Amino acid sequence: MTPLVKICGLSTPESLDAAIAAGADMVGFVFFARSPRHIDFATARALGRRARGRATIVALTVDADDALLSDVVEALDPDMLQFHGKESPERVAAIGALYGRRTLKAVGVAAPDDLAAAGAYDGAADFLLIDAKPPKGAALPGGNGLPFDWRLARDFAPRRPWLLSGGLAPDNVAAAIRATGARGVDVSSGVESAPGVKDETRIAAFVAAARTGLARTPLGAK
Ligand SMILES: O=C(O)c1ccccc1NCC(=O)[C@H](O)[C@H](O)COP(=O)(O)O
Repeated sequence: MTPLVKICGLSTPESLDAAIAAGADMVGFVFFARSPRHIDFATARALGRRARGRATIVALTVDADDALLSDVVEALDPDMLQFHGKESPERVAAIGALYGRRTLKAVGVAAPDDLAAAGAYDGAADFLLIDAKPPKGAALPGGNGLPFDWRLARDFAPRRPWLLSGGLAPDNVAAAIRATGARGVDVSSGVESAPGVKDETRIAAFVAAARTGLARTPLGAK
């Protein structure tokens, strides 16, 4: 089964086009003011229109309140909402139902217990994203370019499909998929030349390399 590929933190038409041309299945946009990848609503509107029908459009927020979520949905019109904060399973399910969008819940992992906690979202979210837990004091809750020990995820087998992220790059993504059996992968820093600046050559290399990894788990139905 071909692994799904999500390129996250896109902020320009050029990088968006590069991700889609490379064959990315999902394109992610960050709404988090502290992030170098944060986009405003005018940019979101333009990029959402450009991506429509060419890839799954994903809006990433962090513990967003209802007002922000409404603005994000109105501007970007995403296919999927990604939650990268401490949103509860109930809130993830409620927001997905309210807006009629698929959901992707990120869970930070540094120890076996963290994966057990991720199980609480299996069913509440349509997809899970298993990411590296940010280091203490990190400015960002994700997008730090740091991997976790993939052996922790080797036997992770939720009912919902899950994506792997955290420190992935063109030179390690195929091994990561083989080691974990993730249904897909998500990357941001590993396809950048500087924080927030996507590198088109690295995007193409990442997607090509990910396609050589073989996902072991089937894509669950909603
Ligand atoms: O990218 C950000 O700036 C960001 C800010 C706040 C929450 C999450 C953020 N990014 C998450 C991602 O881009 C991915 O889902 C994933 O964590 C990959 O990150 P990386 O290790 O940089 O490839």
